[in-house]
Amino acid sequence: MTDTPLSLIRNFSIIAHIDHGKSTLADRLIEACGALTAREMKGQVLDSMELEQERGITIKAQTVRLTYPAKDGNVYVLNLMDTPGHVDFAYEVSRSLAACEGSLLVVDASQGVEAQTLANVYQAIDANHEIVPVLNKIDLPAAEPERVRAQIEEVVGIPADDAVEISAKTGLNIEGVLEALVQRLPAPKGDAEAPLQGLLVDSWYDSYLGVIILVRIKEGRLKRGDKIRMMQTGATYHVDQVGVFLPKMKPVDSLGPGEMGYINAAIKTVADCNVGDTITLDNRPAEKALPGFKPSIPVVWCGLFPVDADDFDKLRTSLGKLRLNDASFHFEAETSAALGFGFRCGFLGLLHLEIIQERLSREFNLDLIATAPSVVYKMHMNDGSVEELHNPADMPEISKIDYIEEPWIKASILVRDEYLGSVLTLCTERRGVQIDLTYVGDRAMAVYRLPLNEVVFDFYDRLKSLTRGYASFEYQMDGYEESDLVRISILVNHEPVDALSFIAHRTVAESRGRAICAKLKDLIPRQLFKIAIQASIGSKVIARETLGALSKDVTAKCYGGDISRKRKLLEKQKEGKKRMRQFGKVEIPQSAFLAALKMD
Ligand SMILES: Nc1nc2c(ncn2[C@@H]2O[C@H](COP(=O)(O)OP(=O)(O)OP(=O)(O)O)[C@@H](O)[C@H]2O)c(=O)[nH]1
Repeated sequence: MTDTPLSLIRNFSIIAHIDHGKSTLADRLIEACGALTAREMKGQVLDSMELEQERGITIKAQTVRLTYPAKDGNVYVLNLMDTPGHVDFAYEVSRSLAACEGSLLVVDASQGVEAQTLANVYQAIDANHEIVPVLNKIDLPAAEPERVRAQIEEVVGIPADDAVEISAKTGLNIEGVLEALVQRLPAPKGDAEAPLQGLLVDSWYDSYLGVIILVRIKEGRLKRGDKIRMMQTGATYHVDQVGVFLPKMKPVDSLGPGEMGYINAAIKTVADCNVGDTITLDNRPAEKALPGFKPSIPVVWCGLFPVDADDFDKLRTSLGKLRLNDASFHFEAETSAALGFGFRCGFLGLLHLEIIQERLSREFNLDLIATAPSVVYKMHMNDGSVEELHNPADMPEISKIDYIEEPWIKASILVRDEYLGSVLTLCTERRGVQIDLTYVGDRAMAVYRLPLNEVVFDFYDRLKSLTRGYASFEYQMDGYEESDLVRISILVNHEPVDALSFIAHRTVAESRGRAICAKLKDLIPRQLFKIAIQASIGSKVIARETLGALSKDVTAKCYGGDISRKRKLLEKQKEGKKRMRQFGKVEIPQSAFLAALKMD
């Protein structure tokens, strides 16, 4: 099976807007090619992560090898790369695309083209893909294949005459998709005799096998027992196993050009497996590395601290494993006066941040405190140097800073006309600048420039609630600009709580400071003394709340009562304390940190 002629191989990915049916179609293709029995098709096989299934979104790119006996009498090998649809994972989309020659563009025939459809299809065009449009959900009464076909031609700008009409749900015309794949996508190119060039597409940690690498062979052949070399890092390994995903792992003797599969090589060092690196043979290396992927640049950072300080090492190991599984995620050690030892972590966006946090708590059983998400600012210092600021707590003295720049994004929001007014208001409130406003059928496409800082907190949530979930939002980074930014510190009982400090535009500093103080007043339990909760810029207090004192001792009412009851009460109080953080004389519950930072 490893000696499939190149002309009989097709490598493809499926791109689509969220919920247009990509995973359902992938399942149908797997089923139609007999890779799994119906009983094995438990739910959607490509969305294997527990979290993913719960949220119904695809996080990690995965691959599966299918065998398809086509109408022309040949048996084809079809390698399917699953790609995530959400904007936060655009980087994973681009690396999946680099491993394939073509894409199926799935569009929900009852919804039409969405913002994310466009973003993904442009990436596929950039990757020189042949694109086959697929109109899904034509079983729905609301499906309008003709209208959507015209829309694809008009908006996306690719021919859609021969778009394949299907229902992934009922299985209608799945064969049409398979035939289109073999007839319309180009076969991969490559020379089995050339020096090995394999693209490291992905790598992750398997608890039985250790590090697994997903590779796309471009030139040459890779066999079990070979000594491979990573061209970027120079690290070498003996290959214990090569294999393919059917989608279960199946060892094979070798992988040739055009093929996709996995390598297991007892790799210990996570840092040696850079996604985008070229794998070659140690004794006959390729002259040049393959073009890699654009490095992923985290745009949102936040601090993660273990609730229990003893979990610090466990947190470090868990982050290391996640990083292997997700090259777009970054972390570095950090210390906070308020929260102790932890890590500053970089994410591609807010959803990415949320998912990593949830995975840490579920898969690694870690109890964490997260600080407010922050973007990366550029500090132009008086001495001419430029410093990147990932953490508001590290902001240098204001007298040393010449000026500060903040990142901007260009966002496209596609929304039904009736919600347009509220969306425009939201964008204006967030310092947005309108660039364009056009119509795509019955929906408006608003293009705005926005400071990323205004988007990281709760923009998605606000957008969703304003439009009842009917808006689609897509953005790309759009450079840095000078801005009048200040750091707001939060003081509890006159002690600064570094984990709560944040950076905002001067015009909104006061109202945000006031909102946080008011929230903290409700979140911090009363103590035996009065507590001032303040927001300040430098030494200037811009907002203040006072939390009244608690007069009674909790055990007071037990006086004269039985001693064991009193002890129980004290024990209970101690339990509660474990989940508190001490700031000077004041204890702040862990739950207060995130809650205080969520804007309303
Ligand atoms: N009626 C109908 N529903 C479909 C069809 N295909 C998919 N669906 C439904 O549409 C919803 C989304 O399908 P998914 O396959 O999870 O969509 P996806 O594009 O993979 O979504 P992400 O993984 O979140 O990007 C599910 O509830 C499917 O059951 C179809 O052909 N007809």
